[in-house]
Amino acid sequence: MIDVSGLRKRFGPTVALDGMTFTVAPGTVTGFVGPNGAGKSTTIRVILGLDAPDEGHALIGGKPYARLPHPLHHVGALVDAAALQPGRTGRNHLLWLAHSQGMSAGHVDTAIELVGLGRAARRKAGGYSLGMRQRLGIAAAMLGDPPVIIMDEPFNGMDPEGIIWMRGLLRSLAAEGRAVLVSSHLMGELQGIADHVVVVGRGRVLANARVEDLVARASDDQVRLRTSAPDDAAAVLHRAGTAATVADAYTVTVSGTPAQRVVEVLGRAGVPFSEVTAHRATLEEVYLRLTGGEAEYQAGTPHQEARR
Ligand SMILES: Nc1ncnc2c1ncn2[C@@H]1O[C@H](COP(=O)(O)OP(=O)(O)OP(=O)(O)O)[C@@H](O)[C@H]1O
Repeated sequence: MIDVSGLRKRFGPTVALDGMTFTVAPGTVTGFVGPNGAGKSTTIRVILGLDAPDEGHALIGGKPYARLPHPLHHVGALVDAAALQPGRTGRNHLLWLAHSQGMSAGHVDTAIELVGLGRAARRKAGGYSLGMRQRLGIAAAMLGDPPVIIMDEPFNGMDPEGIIWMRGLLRSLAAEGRAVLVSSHLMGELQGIADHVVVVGRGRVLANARVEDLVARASDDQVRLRTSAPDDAAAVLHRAGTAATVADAYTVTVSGTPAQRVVEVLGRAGVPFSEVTAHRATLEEVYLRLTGGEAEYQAGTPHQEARR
């Protein structure tokens, strides 16, 4: 549905895209994640025909954006929620867009209802909060009921209630069979909603995989053990050929060994323990492992700490 292949793009001396290649399948939410400056917005702008690549192509349903007749029926995008005519009401903003593509006021009212803008739609958009602007932008994206949805940082400026709503909306759009591409520089935002992630750094793809697979790979058979005898537990596990580290007075971390084996070794040696938990990596951990060193701007210590 979205096919990005070999995109290269420079802005003067800056390489923004360096062979960006991935696809977004129908019926999935694909997270498009990477640190600041990784090339997410440039890729999205190229897909939407707002920037031309130096090399490569980006297709929607097999065609470049410029060749889509009535593009709002093929792709809906939220790119810059602030791009509004402030003196126009939200509804008039949508009406103008709808009329430009041969759609009726009925489409506009359906989209307003979908995003929960309600009576605010009759107020001037200049007075909208960022969260309301985001909703108006999403209404615009949904006007033509398109099979492909692209959202650049849709969670920006949303309050917690808005974020929950947005997560539900993205899931339901994918459940309806649409191809949904969502960019974010915060991987945690995508936990629980993305089926697939494309992780990018310095203009290229670092990882492109199902979320389940990435999390399983990063979880590394890590096990956390609660025990009143951490030194004994670590010693017994070492003797059994297992890497174990005393983390604090009650906790031992074990790596490379499944939880079941840890239980067996401790049980046989008679070491007391109250809890054995198999660690499941968060998306944030996966992301930090993949992007370490790839950020254009990177904080020192907190980043390093988070990677351990
Ligand atoms: N119009 C432009 N002129 C010059 N450089 C640009 C332009 N647009 C993007 N760049 C540069 O291209 C690189 C990629 O930027 P891009 O905005 O695509 O990254 P991003 O992943 O979307 O980052 P962010 O999360 O900060 O939005 C950066 O180095 C950026 O400074």
